[in-house]
Amino acid sequence: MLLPYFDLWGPGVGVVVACSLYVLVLYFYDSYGIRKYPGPFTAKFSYAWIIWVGITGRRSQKIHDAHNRYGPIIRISPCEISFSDPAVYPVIHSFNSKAAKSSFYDSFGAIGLRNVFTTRSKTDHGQKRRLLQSLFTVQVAREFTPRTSSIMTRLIDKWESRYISSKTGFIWFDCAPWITLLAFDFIGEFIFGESFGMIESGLDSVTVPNDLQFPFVIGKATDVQHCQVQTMSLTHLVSMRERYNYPLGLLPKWWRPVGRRVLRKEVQAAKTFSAFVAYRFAQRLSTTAPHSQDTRDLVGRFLHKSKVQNEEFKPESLVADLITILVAGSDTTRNSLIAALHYLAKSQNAQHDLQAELDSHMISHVTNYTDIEGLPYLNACLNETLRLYSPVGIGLPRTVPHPGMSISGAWVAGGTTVGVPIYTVHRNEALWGEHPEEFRPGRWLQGDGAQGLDADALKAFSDGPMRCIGRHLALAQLRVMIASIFIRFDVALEDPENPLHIEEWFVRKATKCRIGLRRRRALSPDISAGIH
Ligand code: HEM
Repeated sequence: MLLPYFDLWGPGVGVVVACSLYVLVLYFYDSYGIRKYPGPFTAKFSYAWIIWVGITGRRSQKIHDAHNRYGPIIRISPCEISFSDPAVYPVIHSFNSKAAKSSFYDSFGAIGLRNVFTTRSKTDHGQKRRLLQSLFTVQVAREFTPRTSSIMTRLIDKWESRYISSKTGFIWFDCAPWITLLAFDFIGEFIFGESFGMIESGLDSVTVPNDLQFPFVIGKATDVQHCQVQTMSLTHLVSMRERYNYPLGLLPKWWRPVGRRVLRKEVQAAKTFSAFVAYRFAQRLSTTAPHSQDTRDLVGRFLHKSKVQNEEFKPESLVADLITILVAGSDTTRNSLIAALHYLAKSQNAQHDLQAELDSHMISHVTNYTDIEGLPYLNACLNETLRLYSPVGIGLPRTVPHPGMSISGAWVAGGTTVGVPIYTVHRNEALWGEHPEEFRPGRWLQGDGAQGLDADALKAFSDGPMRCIGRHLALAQLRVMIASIFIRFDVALEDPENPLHIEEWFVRKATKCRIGLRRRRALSPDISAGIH
């Protein structure tokens, strides 16, 4: 009887000794010399803490709490330190490389191709970004607003027909699923020149090819009609993709093969999502030959630009970028708009001030973007939403160049991963004034003792050469979306005491937001007459 017992003891003790040695080596080896910095105990010798905070869905909040507890420079993994000082933000975002060790930039891409987001070195990234950047100018964003406006009208008509049954009471519903459809329709229109028709159908279904090898045979775009397809939920595909990319990005490189085995379903969904984007791309090409002058959408503008600049057109590379643009451009906007609705519904004073501003400009319907682009209170509400909510809240990891440098008074060795959490910067009292945790659009305006804030202090879109490429587009569409809703409706929260429920992966996601809508009665007769 004792024999099998002792048989298990041997390997068991071996595993414990090996793990202890591994921990001790990591602790004492300390190749980046960062053991001296305070932080959660397990982060000194393992990735356990950062993985744990990552999977709690509250990473930004927990790192913020750790800064409050341990100080402005903390160690959050054996190779990463986090700074809370906002002055460090521009310093580290001028570095040449996005970080590779235990980082999102290295785990992305079920299709094995780097895109503009996952390309890490500044030189390669610059090359990739050069052409794309010219397709995301302020001008492009402005020109696109009539189409955002018309998608908004579709959503508002749906809400009117479903939820506005009386002129007096509020009708309560969860706006989050609708705003998901809106964000997908918008990005479909922007990239492929036509929306996915989701608001119309009330469903988030898309057509996906059965053969996942298909995307990389884009040369056969003309065969797209003969492709076997099935219908799937785009929300499901996007969230499964993130459930693969995000946890994998938390793991050190050598653990990732294990992660891929565990997350088989998620890997499959990520591949299916890539196939879906390639399929839509092939459909789009089948209507317009490459290198034509059709610039109605991002694909068309890309083809046109690459022809003008004499760049070689690599379909796989463009599809890899479209995959990231589709996700980056829908998820962030969705969550920002839900947050704006939540905060403005909660702060009825702010909502009245916004409506008063819209009314005073006799805006009845957003037909002309220039009517709203410069409205101070609308912009203050938008900035305050992006500050307080900030769809990306983490410290985006960057690698310190060799041999190292002094950052915020601390010597940091070359190769160390560093980050400044956006969530924490956006709650810095010295920067934003009193009660940074409260939604107060007034802090962005001058007058009544307020100085007015500098929009550059806002890091929602990050900073430096790798900052968000879609920021002009995002700001323009959010202005149109917020104005369109508050011109038309009074908005209230079903339970004003409940905070917005957020689940954080790479992006902080608002999981639900129950609001009430009431058609506005306070509109002046002139404005009411303009509403149809
Ligand atoms: C409120 C809306 C948005 C927010 C808060 C936001 C935020 C961000 C942030 C923080 C980054 C930097 C990531 C990093 O350095 O690792 C980023 C990058 C990026 N964003 Fe956005 N984004 C928004 C909307 C959009 C839109 C509408 C698009 C496109 C349609 C877009 C496309 C991209 C792309 C392609 C990158 C990668 C840029 C690069 O690495 O050069 N984003 N975004």
